[in-house]
Formats: sequence, structure tokens, C-alpha cells
Amino acid sequence: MLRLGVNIDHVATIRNARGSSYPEPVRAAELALAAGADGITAHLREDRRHISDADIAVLTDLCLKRGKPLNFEMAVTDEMVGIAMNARPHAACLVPERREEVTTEGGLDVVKGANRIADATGRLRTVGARVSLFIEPDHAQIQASADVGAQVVELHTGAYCDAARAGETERAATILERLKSGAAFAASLGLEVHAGHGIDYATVKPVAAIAQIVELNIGHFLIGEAIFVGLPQAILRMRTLMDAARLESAA
Ligand SMILES: CC(=O)[C@@H](O)[C@H](O)COP(=O)(O)O
Ligand SMILES: NCC(=O)COP(=O)(O)O
Repeated sequence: MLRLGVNIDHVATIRNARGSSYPEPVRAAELALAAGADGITAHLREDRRHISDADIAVLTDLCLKRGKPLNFEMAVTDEMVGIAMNARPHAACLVPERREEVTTEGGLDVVKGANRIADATGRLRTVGARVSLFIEPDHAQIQASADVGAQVVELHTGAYCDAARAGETERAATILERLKSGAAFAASLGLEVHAGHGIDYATVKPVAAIAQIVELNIGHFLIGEAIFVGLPQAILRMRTLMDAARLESAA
């Protein structure tokens, strides 16, 4: 079955907007797991704009207690590798970060940063973390991901979702083909394939229909939708759409 990782970063965005102690990301994580999420994703940004170091500690504890994976998203820096090695999450997903960006704009350049990424990957693997690289669905980046020792690639779906939402049908179709080809190539190299970024109800089905993808990580849309229908309901609907896409594509 296609797994759903729920990213709870933007619960912390709301909390931090007021400098209050609520809403707590860990409470959202509890609810998400109870509602059927297969794991929790959290991105500790270098500027700590949403998730904090303390959040990572409580989320690690919660996931351990519930026997569910924590996918710790992080930049490729010594500081972050140190924090992750201490936290020992189930998975560490290396992502590119630019301080001034509003959100993650593109994939990690594994070709260019191979030495640095191989070093971080090796260190994270020593504490048992499954290392995932957040990349564009580009064959050279996928090959480089396998070469540096990553076990997983997460394909960036942001450009596809933006194009689909903007009604740029041709562009969306072209990017979707790239995602399909990237997923097939990654799986052929023995990499586990995940996907995520910018996914909503309207864009989830074509991505979920890609057979080699085994996990989707979805956050911003779900947290926004939760304001109107509640987090369990939002997760349930997303899951229903994911499962329907898989069944339809298998038929
Ligand atoms: C790497 C990724 O796609 C998400 O974790 C995303 O970065 C969430 O955090 P931001 O919304 O701060 O980019
Ligand atoms: N890695 C993608 C992720 O965790 C969620 O991204 P988004 O749904 O918040 O855009």
C-alpha cells in the first residue's frame, strides 16, 4: 500500500507567528497517527522558522512510542547531521535550503555536492537512519543519489503541483512524465521511491498512480484543510484519494 507521511511543520508556523506555546506540532502528530498516517515528517530548518529542536525531541519520542517512523528533513550541514545523529530518527531526508526562500524551491544537487552528501549519508547511516535525498526527477541526480549511498529518493512534486493548479496542462503533463520516468529509473537502481511537496486533493491522484512510489509526504495543504474539516478528516480524504488512484491504475 502507498504510505502517507504527514508533515506537521506548519502547525509550528502558526505557533511561532505569536510566539505562543500552542498549537503543538506533537499534538498534530498524535492525531495524524491516530487517523491512519503511516509516519510523521518534520523539517528542522536552519533558521528554525517553524519546527524547533525541542519539537524534534518530542516527535522522536512520540514516534518511538507509537512504533511509527519519523522522517527528519534537514539541510546538509554539520550542525544538522549532529542533531540527527543524536535523535536517531527512522529516516533522514537531506534537502536543499536557501535562507531567503519561502519554501523548498528545488531538489538537492547531488551531482555537484556528491562528496559532501556522501559524507553526510555515511554518517547518518552509522546511527541506523535510512537516508533519503530530496531531488528533482532527473536521471543524473537519481544516479548520483544511488552512487552516494542513499537508500531512498524523494522526488520533488512542487513544479508539477504548481503547473497543475495554474491550469498549465501541457507543462503539468510534461513534468508528470518526468516523475514517472524518474520513479522507474530510481526503482531500477534499487532505490526506494517517495514523492512530495505541494500535493493537494486535486494533484494527489496522478502522483499516487505512479507504481514505483511507495510513500507520499504531504503537509502544507493538509494543515490548511484541517482548519476547515479537522486533521483526521483531511487525512482520511487524502488517503481515500491515494488508494483510489492506486486501484484505478492497477485495473
Ligand atoms: C522539503 C519539503 O518539501 C518540505 O519539508 C517543505 O520544505 C516544508 O517546509 P517549508 O514549507 O518550510 O519548505
Ligand atoms: N517533503 C515534502 C513534505 O514533507 C511536505 O511538503 P508540503 O506538502 O508541505 O509542501
